Amino acid sequence: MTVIFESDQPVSKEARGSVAVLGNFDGVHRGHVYLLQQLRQQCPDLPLSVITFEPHPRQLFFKEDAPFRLTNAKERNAALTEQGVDFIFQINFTPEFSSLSAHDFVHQILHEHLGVAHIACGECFAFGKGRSGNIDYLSSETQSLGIGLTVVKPLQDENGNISSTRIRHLLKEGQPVQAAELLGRVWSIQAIVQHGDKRGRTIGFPTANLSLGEHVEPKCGVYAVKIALPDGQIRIGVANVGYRPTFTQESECRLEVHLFDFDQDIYGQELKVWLHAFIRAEKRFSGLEELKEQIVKDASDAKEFFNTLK
Ligand SMILES: Cc1cc2nc3c(=O)[nH]c(=O)nc-3n(C[C@H](O)[C@H](O)[C@H](O)COP(=O)(O)O)c2cc1C
Ligand SMILES: Nc1ncnc2c1ncn2[C@@H]1O[C@H](COP(=O)(O)OP(=O)(O)O)[C@@H](O)[C@H]1O
Repeated sequence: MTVIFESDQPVSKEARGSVAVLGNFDGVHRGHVYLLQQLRQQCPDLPLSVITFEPHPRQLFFKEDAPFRLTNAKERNAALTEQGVDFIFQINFTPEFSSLSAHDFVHQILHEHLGVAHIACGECFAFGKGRSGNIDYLSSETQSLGIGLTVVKPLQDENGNISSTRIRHLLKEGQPVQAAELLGRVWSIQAIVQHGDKRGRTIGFPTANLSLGEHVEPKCGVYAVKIALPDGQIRIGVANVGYRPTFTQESECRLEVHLFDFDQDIYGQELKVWLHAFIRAEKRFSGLEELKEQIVKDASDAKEFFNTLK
């Protein structure tokens, strides 16, 4: 079982002396998994830990930017748990923390607070105030403290490095299948079902409405989806991501999910929704009837997609 430590929590004795992998781990994609595997192989006798930051540093430095995350903290930690990481050190990325010097980060955080035995990061990792701590600096400091260091080359495919940025682009372009290849699993969002305009049920397609929260906005349109309910049931359905231009040009992008062969009140429940395939772009219809006709077709396309998967 993975144990999570936040900044202000004391680190237990068992969690000291780990091999710690540093990074944001947004998405916990194939490149991240590769990095973890390398370190597990290299230091099989040490507990494996991840040192990560919350919020994502970009969320602090570029507050006005649109949401961009592949995984929020909960989803990232769940994905790391699935990888068998022993400890997650989740550092509260505050303005104070961001102004810590590279020297203090290594001495106070890595050495004194976390007591790491060995650290690892990707080639282009930089840290400390103004990103002043680079790999050369890390190498000389860790050596003087007796901490091991491994720098891992990024995992690549024929189009370059596997990266969170590439996966975000693929989702924004409506390519969930290609995104899943880099991620190593189908991309999903976990969120609580909210109340909407109560219009869905009047056209025979009730939709569970989810806010995207911190997540990147995938291409607006219709997707074939799988849904996990809190009781563990997995269902299939069809979903719309977007602003519903037929009714109003609303300001919030929503993920609206219609579950097939399902008729229960699930307001307030947490769903996990996997975006399996992109079906079509969102558009403005002349009215409810025209929209309904199209949704009937979308539902049939989504069912067809899952049938061909079998
Ligand atoms: C499969 C599917 C496709 C949809 N496509 C569109 C669309 O292209 N344009 C649009 O304005 N709304 C679209 N919608 C959104 C509907 O407008 C929305 O679900 C409906 O208004 C119900 O909203 P409510 O859940 O707030 O009651 C789609 C919904 C579903 C389930
Ligand atoms: N097959 C289904 N798919 C999605 N939600 C359903 C389904 N059957 C019942 N529901 C319930 O109906 C609600 C959606 O109905 P809808 O009329 O679209 O209202 P709202 O605008 O509040 O989302 C969901 O939040 C859920 O509680």
